[in-house]
Amino acid sequence: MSSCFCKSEAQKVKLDDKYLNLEDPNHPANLICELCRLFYDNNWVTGTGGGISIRDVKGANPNVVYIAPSGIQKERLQPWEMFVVDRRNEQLLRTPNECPEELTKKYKYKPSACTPLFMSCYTLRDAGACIHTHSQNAVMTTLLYEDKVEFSMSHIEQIKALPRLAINPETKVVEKVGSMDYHDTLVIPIIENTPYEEDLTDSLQEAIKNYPGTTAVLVRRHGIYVWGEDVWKAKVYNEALDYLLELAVKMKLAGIPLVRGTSE
Ligand SMILES: CSC[C@@H](O)[C@@H](O)C(=O)COP(=O)(O)O
Ligand SMILES: [Zn+2]
Repeated sequence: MSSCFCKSEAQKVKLDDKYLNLEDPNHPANLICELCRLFYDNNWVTGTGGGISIRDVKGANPNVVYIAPSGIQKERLQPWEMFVVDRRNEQLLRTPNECPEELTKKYKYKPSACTPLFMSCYTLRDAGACIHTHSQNAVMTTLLYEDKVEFSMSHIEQIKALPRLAINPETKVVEKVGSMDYHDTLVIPIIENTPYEEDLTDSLQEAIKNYPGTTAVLVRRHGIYVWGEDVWKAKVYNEALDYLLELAVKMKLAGIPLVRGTSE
């Protein structure tokens, strides 16, 4: 498995583009490609499902958001294929459709159908990156909790990898105030799936507002959205959650309660 970012095609064509930097492996457009390959190998973004968006938190303009195109095999993405959007007004700053035809092969790219959901995490939670996976652990959890609107779990060491979030009483903004403890109960809201991804936006926003302590939302029979302060935090939270959801499925099937001391 390669961990380098794809630059070959764009290099051959010689792109002069202020929203790309093929030499910097930490540039959001390159990281999206690298992480999608990693996620693909975990079965999280296969068959074009799922994806990741990154906000350029360390760049000159931290409102710049990178979004992959829709319906593309995520493990084959290239940096030049990214859309760039301004978080404040959702104005499109860059489209891959303006790249030379040698690259686009006349294919008309559309931004990911997850764009309004990613933007919700940026605006409501000031996220630095947002990951969407079709992880079977996430889907299976929502099936085992078919009649529930939230998932709970406690007393598992890996919970400590997740952030402790709280509303700042002055700014009213949700902030990270530390990490969760072993004794804490992890609670993740579950929203119902809709035929079109963008139609999930209202219920995702509602869940984000109703659960200030969460850094993820499960989507029934579909997958999960996970966000973090920056791309690396989002990656860690997604990995920790997927581990916990895999364990939860096994525990549930073995009849072991997920919240210690209860029958749940
Ligand atoms: C396999 S189709 C999946 C899509 O409908 C959607 O759920 C998804 O995760 C990815 O959407 P995309 O527009 O390709 O970024
Ligand atoms: Zn999806």
